[in-house]
Amino acid sequence: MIGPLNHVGVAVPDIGKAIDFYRDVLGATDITEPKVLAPQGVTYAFVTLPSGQVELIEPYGETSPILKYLERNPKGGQHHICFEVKDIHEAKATMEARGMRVLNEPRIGAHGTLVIFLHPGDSGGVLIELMETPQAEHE
Ligand SMILES: CC[C@H](C(=O)O)C(=O)SCCNC(=O)CCNC(=O)[C@H](O)C(C)(C)COP(=O)(O)OP(=O)(O)OC[C@H]1O[C@@H](n2cnc3c(N)ncnc32)[C@H](O)[C@@H]1OP(=O)(O)O
Ligand SMILES: [Co+2]
Repeated sequence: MIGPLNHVGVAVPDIGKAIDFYRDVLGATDITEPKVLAPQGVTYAFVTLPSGQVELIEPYGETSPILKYLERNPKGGQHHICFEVKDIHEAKATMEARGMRVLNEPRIGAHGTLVIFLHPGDSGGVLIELMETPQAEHE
């Protein structure tokens, strides 16, 4: 069911400093400007590499789902991994049928397609995001 590993999510307390690190220390050259995704409570930026992306995420707003994570990990850390699926609704039904707690109804993620998250308690302690492959890549 899962397709390509689309991105590794990294929670950061300061997305500007994180971008500086990826650019100036690690030499990444393809980094987007930070963008707010208010409904998901994050400011995000993508570091695009030949093999995939690192998604830098900083909390946005008082109810951001990553606030508690950063309270536990003030320096930030590896937060989630995201796999692509062909059909998010089918994936959600399959995950539920297999006993996974799906944390949300499909909603628009940073790549503009529908995403869901699985409870890390059911997936070996790793927060997994499933995102529908962008249409253009289906054709
Ligand atoms: C969608 C935009 C963008 C994109 O790619 O398109 C993103 O990816 S944004 C990513 C941010 N959004 C989310 O993470 C949404 C889903 N996350 C959640 O609903 C919560 O973060 C949740 C439920 C996973 C954890 O919430 P919270 O930390 O408030 O709850 P607890 O403190 O009670 O934690 C419960 C349990 O889970 C463990 N935990 C929490 N976060 C993580 C994590 N990132 N990776 C692994 N495990 C995690 C936590 O330690 C607790 O474990 P326990 O054994 O019960 O103590
Ligand atoms: Co993500």
